[in-house]
Amino acid sequence: MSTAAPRTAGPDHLWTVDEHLDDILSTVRPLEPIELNLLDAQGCVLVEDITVPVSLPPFDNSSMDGYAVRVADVAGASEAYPAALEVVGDVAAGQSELLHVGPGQAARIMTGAPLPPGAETVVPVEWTDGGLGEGPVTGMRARSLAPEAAGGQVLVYRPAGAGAHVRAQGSDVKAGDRALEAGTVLGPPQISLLAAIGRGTVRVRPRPRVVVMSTGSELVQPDEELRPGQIYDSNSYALTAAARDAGAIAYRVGAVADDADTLRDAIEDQLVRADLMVTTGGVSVGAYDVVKEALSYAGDEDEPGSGVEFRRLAMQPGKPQGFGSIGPDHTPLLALPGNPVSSYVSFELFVRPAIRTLMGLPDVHRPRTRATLTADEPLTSPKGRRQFLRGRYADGKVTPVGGAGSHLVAALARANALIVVPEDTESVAPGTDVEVVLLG
Ligand SMILES: Nc1nc2c(c(=O)[nH]1)N[C@H]1C(S)=C(S)[C@@H](COP(=O)(O)OP(=O)(O)OC[C@H]3O[C@@H](n4cnc5c(N)ncnc54)[C@H](O)[C@@H]3O)O[C@H]1N2
Ligand code: MOO
Repeated sequence: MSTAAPRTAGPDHLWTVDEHLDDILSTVRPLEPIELNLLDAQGCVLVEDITVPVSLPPFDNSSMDGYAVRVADVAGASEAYPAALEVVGDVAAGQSELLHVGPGQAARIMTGAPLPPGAETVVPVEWTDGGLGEGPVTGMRARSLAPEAAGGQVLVYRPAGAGAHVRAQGSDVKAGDRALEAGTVLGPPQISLLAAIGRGTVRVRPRPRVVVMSTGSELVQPDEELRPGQIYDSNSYALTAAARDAGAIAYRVGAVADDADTLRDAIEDQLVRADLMVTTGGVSVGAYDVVKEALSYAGDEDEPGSGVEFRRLAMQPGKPQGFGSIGPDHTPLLALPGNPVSSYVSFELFVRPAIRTLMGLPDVHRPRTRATLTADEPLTSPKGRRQFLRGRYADGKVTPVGGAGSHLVAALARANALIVVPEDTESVAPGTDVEVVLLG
């Protein structure tokens, strides 16, 4: 059941973190599935059951480089009394024309090559003289250097039971078996299996296309010259990287000036390639808070629930937030605060789960754990707000890095966790057991 506050909650409603998250997750829907090439489907959720069309292995084949022989011919073989067999030829991997191995005969066989008719087992080359007559060898001579080794005689020094060193047809999966179920997230091993059974494309929910747009007339792009009053645009980089890390195809747009018309035009231009829009900055209460100004009335009056609503959350950092949908396709839009730490923390808590919901992934949230707070002095937190302090987690302990300031990007770069201080807690003593969000 959704605990989201109603959209009509009113401008004075102070939203809890959970209400805001529920509002987002109850609005965002998984993307429609499409057929993708195997490698493009990496990290995506499969929406079809996959049935094995052809058994793996498709035929009995050797697991060793050696000699394919009959069991009776090598029974009782030893170094003192080796079995001498006539070599009738080579069977290489990929070979379709097979030799026949009769009594007293052997075929030199390579790993992965089909077991020839008549043969019942494989003796590794190390158990033979390799055709040289000088005791056990460590390997075969290359065909190009010693073509005669595909004929002549081989001495076998050890017996082998039926089926030894043979990978039986269907011993991995059988035709008709279920290879993968709908809902599986495709990692490298699943992609390996799909390729192994001959599937070049699969039906999955695609990665969402996320446009990350920073706003602010003070922002300059990295490598450009910094003039008085200007700062570098770090949010568009941080959040584009975070969107990719969450599984999205992310496009960075930085930085749009603090002008409502310019911003509206920029968003309209980008909507065509967005399944989700993320903006940073301009959501607070200043005279130049342009995202709020440009988007507060962007809703379609005929569409209940459309438009972007700006709200205050009972959290720190990340108090001012906007959420809603825009454009003809009602593209979801999350407007995050401009302070770098606020935008990053907001991304982790709200945008990442939205991206993963669009992908249909089962786990949309970062993992959480409990840890013992290690600090020189108690942590302080504002009453009534859930605080997410940056921390360094290891071995069941977490240590704060930097303070609570939302501009502390250097400390953020050293953190690997967020320390959660609940709304009703104003002070946390060292040694206390605290909740931690692991940032991975
Ligand atoms: N009178 C009040 N002022 C503020 C309040 C408030 O309640 N009353 N809330 C504060 C909080 S909390 C936050 S968070 C910020 C949010 O402000 P905006 O979302 O409007 O963001 P800006 O004003 O555009 O920027 C804030 C800060 O961050 C820097 N910034 C912005 N974009 C980037 C970027 N892409 N890369 C790096 N740094 C960026 C910007 O220069 C400002 O320093 O409002 C508080 N004020
Ligand atoms: O909410 Mo602001 O994000 O505290 O810095």
